[in-house]
Amino acid sequence: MSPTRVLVLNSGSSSVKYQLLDMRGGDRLAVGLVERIGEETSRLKHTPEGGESREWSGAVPDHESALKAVAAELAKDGLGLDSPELAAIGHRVVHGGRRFTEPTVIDDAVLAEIERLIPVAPLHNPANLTGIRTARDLRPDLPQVAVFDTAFHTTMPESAARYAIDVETADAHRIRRYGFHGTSHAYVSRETARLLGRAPEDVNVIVLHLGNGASASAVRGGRCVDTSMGLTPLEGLVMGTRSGDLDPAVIFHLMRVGGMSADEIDTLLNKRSGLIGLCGDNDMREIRRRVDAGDERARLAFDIYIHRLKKYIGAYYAVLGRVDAVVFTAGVGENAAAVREAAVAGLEGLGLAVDGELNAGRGDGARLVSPPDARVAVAVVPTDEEMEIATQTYALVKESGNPA
Ligand SMILES: Nc1ncnc2c1ncn2[C@@H]1O[C@H](COP(=O)(O)OP(=O)(O)O)[C@@H](O)[C@H]1O
Ligand SMILES: CC(=O)OP(=O)(O)O
Ligand SMILES: [Mg+2]
Repeated sequence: MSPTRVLVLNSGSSSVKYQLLDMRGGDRLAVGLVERIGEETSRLKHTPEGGESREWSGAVPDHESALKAVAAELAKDGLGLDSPELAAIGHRVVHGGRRFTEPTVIDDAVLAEIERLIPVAPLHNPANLTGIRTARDLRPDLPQVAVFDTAFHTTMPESAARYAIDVETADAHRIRRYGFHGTSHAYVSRETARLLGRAPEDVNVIVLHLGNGASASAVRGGRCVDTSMGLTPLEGLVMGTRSGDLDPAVIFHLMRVGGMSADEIDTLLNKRSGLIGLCGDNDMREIRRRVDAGDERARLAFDIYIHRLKKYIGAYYAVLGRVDAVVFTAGVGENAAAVREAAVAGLEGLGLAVDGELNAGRGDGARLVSPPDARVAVAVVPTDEEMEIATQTYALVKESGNPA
């Protein structure tokens, strides 16, 4: 029988999230995470299906070591990378530029293109590449598939994708808005249609993916028509450590008057801005604790975060014209009731409201948090980038008759 398992690797700048899935029934055979890679004490957490989690702390100096540690953990459960049941390895790749609009089997040319895109995804693409190269070394015979964050956004019209700068200069440097978190926006918008009991072609949705990185998208009938991230994952919403939107002249000012280099400003805007720059914390749980304790800096950081979010809800309402649902997803969106409540507060005129009890309640799956008679649904839909990547990876290797 053909192999049916897919290992999914989501390599971030300092972490690797992974899942081993059996595509026959959709079982998660193992899930895990290596975090704080490159720091003194990294942490690995591995949970086999139906078993106890195992945790381990120690130095994991780089992504290659991280992946080898993951392979060793999987092997302890008899799920090692040498298993003949493994059909493919699916990789999240953050930047696919304009070339990659679909999941793609990775060969040397694909690797070279992902490498060429490093300058526009400096936090992400290098980690993705190391993940791919290490996985290839461990199983050279297996198809490795890249699933791109940018793919879902390639349907954006030119009016949304282009910046209003000189066209020749923009084209010469491939400057345009690409958008990210697309696998999540695609999955969540589809699941929202299912929650509403309607076909994806019939619904217009605003998706708010609020994790450490955060982005909003406007999805009309299943196709993305606008999104808040741009050339790189820096534009748009206020994030854990990234500024999101700002006047580009801030950068010239910091160079000319502040004496900072381009690299220093890059680090400032990507790693020392957003919530952490505003109040010293990037974890929304800690920020809410501080707000509840009367901390003014945390309050201001929260208010700035919410103000930006509200502006994007309004903007995408206008872009879509008719909105059927506003959907919250990812770590903050799924868990922070206070963020959802504040983001739609005062938007009753747009038909948006949350029901206090439903919003404060917990639940595992997709759920509505708006009042039953609401004109526009407000929903929480847990994202599942790993399952989506596995599904796309498996479909591609089956279609190309390529399972090992
Ligand atoms: N119970 C919670 N309440 C509020 N925020 C939460 C909660 N759980 C997680 N978060 C937030 O989710 C963030 C991580 O989200 P996640 O989607 O996992 O991000 P990423 O994939 O970018 O690492 C954390 O920084 C934290 O702020
Ligand atoms: C593209 C991006 O911002 O990803 P993440 O949220 O994983 O950092
Ligand atoms: Mg994420």
